[in-house]
Amino acid sequence: MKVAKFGGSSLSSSNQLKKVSKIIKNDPDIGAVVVSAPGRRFEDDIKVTDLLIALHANKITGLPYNEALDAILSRYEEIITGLGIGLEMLEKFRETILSYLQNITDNDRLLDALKSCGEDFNAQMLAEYLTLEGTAAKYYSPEDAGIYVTDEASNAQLLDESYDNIARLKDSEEVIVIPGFFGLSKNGNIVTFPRGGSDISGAIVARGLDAEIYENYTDQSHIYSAHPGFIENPHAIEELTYREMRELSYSGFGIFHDEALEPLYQVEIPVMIKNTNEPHIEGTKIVSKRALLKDIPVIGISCDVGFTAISVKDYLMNRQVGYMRKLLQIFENHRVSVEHMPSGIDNISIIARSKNLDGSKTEQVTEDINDQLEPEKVETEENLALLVIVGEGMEYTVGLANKATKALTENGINIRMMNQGASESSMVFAVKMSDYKKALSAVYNEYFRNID
Ligand SMILES: Nc1ncnc2c1ncn2[C@@H]1O[C@H](COP(=O)(O)OP(=O)(O)O)[C@@H](O)[C@H]1O
Ligand SMILES: N[C@@H](CC(=O)OP(=O)(O)O)C(=O)O
Repeated sequence: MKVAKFGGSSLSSSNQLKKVSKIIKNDPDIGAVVVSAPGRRFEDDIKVTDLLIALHANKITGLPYNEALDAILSRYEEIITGLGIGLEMLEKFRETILSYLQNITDNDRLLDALKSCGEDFNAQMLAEYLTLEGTAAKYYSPEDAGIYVTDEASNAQLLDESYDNIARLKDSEEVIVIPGFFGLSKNGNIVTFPRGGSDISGAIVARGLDAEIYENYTDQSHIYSAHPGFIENPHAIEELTYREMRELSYSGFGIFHDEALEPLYQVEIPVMIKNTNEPHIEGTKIVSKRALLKDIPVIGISCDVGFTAISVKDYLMNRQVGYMRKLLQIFENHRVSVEHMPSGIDNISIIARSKNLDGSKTEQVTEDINDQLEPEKVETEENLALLVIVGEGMEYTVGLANKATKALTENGINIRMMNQGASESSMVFAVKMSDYKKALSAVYNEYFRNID
């Protein structure tokens, strides 16, 4: 049995839902479907999730929200009329949103409840349309399916018992349709996963139902070795590993959520990335072990912007027992998570996302380092981009780091820092944010020029 997840780009309009219905109808192996909220129909369009967030912002600041509500409902109206479903469903959706606005008094809880509507309404419409089209289908809310999560608003984590609950749906005669992106906490709150989290819901359902494969439908036929928005005609990946995908999605490959691999890798359910607009193309497979490790040692290069490095220099740092612990404790005290730590014998740089060092946190951290460690120098560099070169074949191949440094140097790009992951499946280069497109293109050409 397959579980198929359809992303926002696959469900942005009635025409897209028709394509989705056809895919499900043509593949009797698809036993369960997880859906996102309607995404963008064209470049400057707004995702329904963002419209719901805007509605929430108006409500909590006391501004009128009717226009925002109409913008949301008009997206569903187009889908409902385009699919020929009864308009009573639209009224039901309006009432659901209004009841959340009227009854939920906690702002964070209200935000999650409103965000959940995006996926919840899509699932109800799709189940109805599939049935109209002759494919027996049934809508299950996360509560019906037993998807229980922790109670931290907008940051749900699955409670393991959910897998057993979902497993009870295994023998369903109808195609199961579940909204992605949220679960229910034991306190009865609707709690969403982080943004892009429908991929996580799809993975959870695939694991609960013990699927043979998790198909993830989007608007691309493959995962490419570099973001197709930055590199023209990038290499299409046939197969990559869970570990490679996690590194790449964490650092910029937004096509699949990095947290969606966790439910899958232990039970080795493969993921197939497929295109709703070209479903006949096989797509890219994510598996535990891949072929061609030696022929294609590097599988992808991602790039992520918005980092800050705080660098500490202290003569004989290496001799001072407990130095790193004290330094990291300072970051922990300020609740700043650390992304990378390139180091030498007398210096270390701590790289963090700039958004986590908001307000005056950089100054506070620097002050604490100076007070507690009394180093020679503490310096901050903002506006950095990280280029992450990923491939499990790197450990078998000599000279790969050299390729990247050569490409960057030949293109006049200053390498601000570099770091090789302990696993030898990734290398990270920090460059100035203003250089990142040039850097990505230079490094991409070096590794993939001769691979079709
Ligand atoms: N390496 C990559 N290969 C393919 N697409 C990528 C890559 N990195 C980023 N993307 C982007 O991911 C997008 C698909 O993800 P997303 O917008 O979340 O889709 P969906 O709406 O289907 O969930 C693509 O349109 C593309 O711009
Ligand atoms: N709709 C949610 C969750 C999601 O996964 O969406 P998408 O499939 O469009 O990435 C969001 O926009 O974050």
